[in-house]
Amino acid sequence: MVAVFSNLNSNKLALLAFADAVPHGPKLNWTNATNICTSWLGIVCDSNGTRVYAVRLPSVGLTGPIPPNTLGRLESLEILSLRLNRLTGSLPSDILSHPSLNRLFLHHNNFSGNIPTSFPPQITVLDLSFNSFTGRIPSSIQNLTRLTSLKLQNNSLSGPIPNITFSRLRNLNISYNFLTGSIPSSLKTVGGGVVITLLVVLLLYCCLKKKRRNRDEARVRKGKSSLGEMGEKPMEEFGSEVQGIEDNKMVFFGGCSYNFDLEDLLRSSAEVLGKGSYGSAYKAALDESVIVVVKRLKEVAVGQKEFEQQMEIIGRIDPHPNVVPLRAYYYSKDEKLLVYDYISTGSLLTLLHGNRGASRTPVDWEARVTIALGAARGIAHIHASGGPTFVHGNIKSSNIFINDDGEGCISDSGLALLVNFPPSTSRYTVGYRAPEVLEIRKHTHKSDVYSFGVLLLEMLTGKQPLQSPGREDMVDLPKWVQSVVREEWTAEVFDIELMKFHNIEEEMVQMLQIGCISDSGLALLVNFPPSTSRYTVGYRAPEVLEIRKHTHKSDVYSFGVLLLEMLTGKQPLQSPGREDMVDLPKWVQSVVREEWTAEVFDIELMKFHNIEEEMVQMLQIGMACVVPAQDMRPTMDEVVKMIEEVQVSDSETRPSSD
Ligand SMILES: Nc1ncnc2c1ncn2[C@@H]1O[C@H](COP(=O)(O)OP(=O)(O)OP(=O)(O)O)[C@@H](O)[C@H]1O
Repeated sequence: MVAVFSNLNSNKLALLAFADAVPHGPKLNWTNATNICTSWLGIVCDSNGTRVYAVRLPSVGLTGPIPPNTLGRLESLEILSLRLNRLTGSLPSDILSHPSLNRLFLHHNNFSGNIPTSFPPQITVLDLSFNSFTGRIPSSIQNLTRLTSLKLQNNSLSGPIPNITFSRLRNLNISYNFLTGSIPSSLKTVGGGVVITLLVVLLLYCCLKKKRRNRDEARVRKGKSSLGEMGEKPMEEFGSEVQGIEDNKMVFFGGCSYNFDLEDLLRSSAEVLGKGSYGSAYKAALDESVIVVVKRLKEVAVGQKEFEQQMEIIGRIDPHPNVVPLRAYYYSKDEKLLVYDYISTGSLLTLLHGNRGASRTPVDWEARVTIALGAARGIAHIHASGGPTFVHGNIKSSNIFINDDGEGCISDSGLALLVNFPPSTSRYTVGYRAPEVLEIRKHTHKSDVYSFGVLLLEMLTGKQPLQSPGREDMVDLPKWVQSVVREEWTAEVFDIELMKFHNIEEEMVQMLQIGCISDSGLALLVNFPPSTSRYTVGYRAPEVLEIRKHTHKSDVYSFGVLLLEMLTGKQPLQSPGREDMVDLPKWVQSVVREEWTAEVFDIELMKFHNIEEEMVQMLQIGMACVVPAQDMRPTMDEVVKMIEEVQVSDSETRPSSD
């Protein structure tokens, strides 16, 4: 604890030293009195709140050089974004040799001098564009073998382009400099979906090549990670607690091979697994081979008849590999018990958030997709099997278990309808609730979809949608994701001229979304021969370029490009010097993604390469589930199909393990 405190404290001192030394605008709200992880602008800590992981200060009026011995002292820093400021001079050596820094965004400043000859060894994204760097591009840049994106455009670099090979590079822009000579062969042949933009004085080239992504390195370990047991809990004489047993009226469901009665259950010694919103759960070992989970429900809101009817519906749900079956129940005036199979592999909650120490095995992408798909199928099955009014009502990570195939399995189906609403005031449940459930207190299939959407966001971000004293910032995951996504990319996408006007961000984002939405649709074609003017091509819908017919929808596309042009200040031209601007919708999308992916996704997922596309798709599914308007949400069946598509694209693009 002392070590943790001293780390965070020394991070705080380093940041305060930076703020003291660098003149800045009023937005920077760092003070000694406030919490660095939760209150300071632009500071992102790791999920334990023990170290600073990212510093993002776009457009805060930073002026002058970055002083040494300030930001460089943040020993766990991975992302540094100081773009769109007025920083000058050269970069301090402690930043350039920082051991963990892997994304450096310094574009749109006024740094000068030569491009440094060394950079942090872990660097994957380096953006020094729109500065005043001079001299040659050092050939030592070749040593940065992890680079996926290198942007040096709009400086005053001169001399030849070094013959560099980057195996992972997907984005290179060195345009708008004074480079001379020819394009090195290594760059002409770089593939892997790389977009290379080169502008040299003597030769004007655009090299836009696409080939199948090189995913060789991306073979992520298929992960049934060691899940780690729940913490050891005291054993209890479970039976001694159970009260008011009337007679042996345990009801078993068909297909269940258990051969025990209530007395056996009460005699068994049990371990408390935890207290949930419906009561306590115990792990009870009847003998060496039969281990069950017994839930003692409290606050049951329905009478015996209704309870039994609901049990009957739950019992009628066909067995499914992604649904944890209810095996038996017991009802008396004082005790209501439910019996489930004990699932030794543990819950998704434990898998995602348990054991964050050094011995943790990261949960890789394939494992997450498999779990999400299994859980989605389980929920879709409950919806189909239970009928339109049967809902799960309490979808969250502690109710998803991992089966032997590594798939998610949903437990606790239908219990929400038995207990008082809301089932106590459990803070562990609120973050998953659809807005209408909190308002009108009624669960529907669509409110299950919402909760599942939050669960997906939890799996993607690694954050818990909890409401607990120290973690208020995580309470509304959909809102959090949305806010980060916007905050991160707006400054980068919009016309720098527009950034001078305040309080129009919301409207700009709305307008941009309209522009992007129009990137769709092929319908009602009419003949209309397109001219070949290079000034027109950038506005053309893809289908117009392909089949040379215009439609109302293609007009909509062109209007969308026009909107993007007005917002970004960039021309969608195809002309020799401006090839990088030819596809405005694609450009906007790429910036949007690049800027926020590192911030939104679970830091653990960032270790696996070439899965960005799938992660973004999955995030979109999650966000589609959590739209406030119920009617706009997909059904669980549709969710299953969407996740299946992500899984298919995953397996198509990734080489097999042998
Ligand atoms: N069948 C099971 N096998 C193994 N562990 C289980 C099983 N059912 C529940 N648990 C674990 O027992 C603990 C308590 O579960 P319980 O369902 O009572 O509460 P919860 O999931 O935290 O909240 P809620 O009551 O809202 O569902 C949880 O950590 C859960 O993962």
